[in-house]
Amino acid sequence: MTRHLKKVELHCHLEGAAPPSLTLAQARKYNIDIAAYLKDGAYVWHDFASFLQCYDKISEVYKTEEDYALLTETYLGELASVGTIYSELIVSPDHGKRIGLGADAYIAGVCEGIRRAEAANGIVARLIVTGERHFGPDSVVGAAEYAAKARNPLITGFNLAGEERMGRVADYARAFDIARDAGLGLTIHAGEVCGPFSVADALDVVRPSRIGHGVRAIEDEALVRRLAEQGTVLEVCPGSNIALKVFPDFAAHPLRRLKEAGVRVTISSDDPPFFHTSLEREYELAASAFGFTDSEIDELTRTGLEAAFVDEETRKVLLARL
Ligand SMILES: Nc1ncnc2[nH]cnc12
Ligand SMILES: [Zn+2]
Repeated sequence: MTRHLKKVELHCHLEGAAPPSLTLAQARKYNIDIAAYLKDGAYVWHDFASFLQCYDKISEVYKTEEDYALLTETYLGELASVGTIYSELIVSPDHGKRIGLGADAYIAGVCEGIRRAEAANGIVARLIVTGERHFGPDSVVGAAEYAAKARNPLITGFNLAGEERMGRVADYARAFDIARDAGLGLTIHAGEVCGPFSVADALDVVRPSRIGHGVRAIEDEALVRRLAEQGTVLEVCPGSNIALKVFPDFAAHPLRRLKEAGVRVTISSDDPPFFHTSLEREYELAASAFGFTDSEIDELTRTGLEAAFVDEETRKVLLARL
């Protein structure tokens, strides 16, 4: 049982955390037909490409500032109820633009949700603005420029998500230069769908302190040594990896091997209801599927706080709550 353990999550996509029941209520409210994407209380997809399509489709039922406040407050409330003290949410102001709400109103809604959740439950949260590879390099530069100019104290990081097989990391280098110059923390999805070359590309081009997933680095011993030596933190999402068939089962998943090789690892849920998981389940899996003791799990959580995109004063306060 890991219920008593304090928890931290560094890698969760906000719209990917939308409970199916809330999405259904939203779809009814706006009279949007999502029957092909949400059936019998579960999101419908069959591979990585159709997962991304389903994700983009269901995101369309969240339309207003208040919708985003409610979605954020709901997810953070769920996290707090299982002992989570800190959460980083991956958000797409670009999505706000695409649905006609606008990036500022989208972010304002999310920030309102964070405020409500912190007031109700004490959970601390920060935002990582993401670009989506499948919308192309220009849109990713736009997302970086937005994050850099926002001067919003809750926006503390920049990420690149979406279709990993589209283009190479170098195509998105400019976006990361903009985010780095603005002092944002950098993380990037790599080594999830694509092999070790994508992790090496990310390290060479972006020089991030963290990598989203990164688990396929296990296929290259020298790369695993490089991750360990550089102290790059991996945001590992085991339930997501199994649902997306990156590995056939938990026995084949490299979380433990990476940790034993000296790589700094953390655990997160990625897009929990899409992958029939939750942060609570990921912590349970750390114990039941990977055999970590409570103190080893606390180490993962501590690594999460050490790698969090927060100011040093906030980090100190959070570490003291562990
Ligand atoms: N697991 C994932 N990989 C890449 N992009 C994503 N967007 C939402 N979830 C994602
Ligand atoms: Zn992700």
